[in-house]
Amino acid sequence: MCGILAVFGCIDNSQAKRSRIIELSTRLRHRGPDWSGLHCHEDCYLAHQRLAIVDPTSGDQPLYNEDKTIVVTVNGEIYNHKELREKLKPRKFQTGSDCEVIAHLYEEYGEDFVDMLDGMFSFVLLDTRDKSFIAARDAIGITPLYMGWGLDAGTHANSGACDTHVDGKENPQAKKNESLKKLGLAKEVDFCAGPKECSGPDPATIFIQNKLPDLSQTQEIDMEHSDYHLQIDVHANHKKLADSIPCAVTNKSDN
Ligand SMILES: NC(=O)CC[C@H](N)C(=O)O
Repeated sequence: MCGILAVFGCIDNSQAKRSRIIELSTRLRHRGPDWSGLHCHEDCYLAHQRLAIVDPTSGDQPLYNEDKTIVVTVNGEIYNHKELREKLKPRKFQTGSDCEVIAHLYEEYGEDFVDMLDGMFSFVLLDTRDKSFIAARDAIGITPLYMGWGLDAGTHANSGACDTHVDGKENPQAKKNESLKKLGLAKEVDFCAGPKECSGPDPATIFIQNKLPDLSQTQEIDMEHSDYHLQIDVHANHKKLADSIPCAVTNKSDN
């Protein structure tokens, strides 16, 4: 496991904010003791705490496409990365990391590339060209991914200060909230929560894409009443799996 943290669209992009992100990311250090990385692009931050597995010498994160316009921070392993690299030839890779393919695949195929991944993963990808981002998780949810919205108007995604499903008796929802609180997020929304009345297994929602609105005038995001647009979409190959899990998916764009 690694620790990932991404914060996008903060009103405040001061040095203090940067220090705060580093502090938050350090709280995930127990998930990855081998490397700490941070990429800042204007008011967007992607941080990584690495437990090095594939290519320990050069695979530190965040990772990039060739011209570094696409940035990605990943927890997990992409099992078919060699095959995907072949498909992407003649692109130049900067590392031997299994996760670097994610940035290149997005550039080549757009968001649909998620269905090409075989593995256990959660990642956040930022396209700096239009400041859109994708947060995605494997369909089974082997790796954790949580999202919340801060009072700083930032959108936060992280791999959690503690893991869910430690044992069957734990309440995963309670654990998620606890995890977000540990990260100091003032206002939390669990993006993958199913309908309130449903107490089924952990949902398999895996994909979020969001184009950041102009947040400069916004003090706080009110998900119910603002025009902040959030789209959650389950990708084709994962849909079958998601459908087989009762109450697995909340498609907020349908609400
Ligand atoms: N621990 C992880 O999540 C590993 C990330 C990545 N696959 C690496 O080897 O560095």
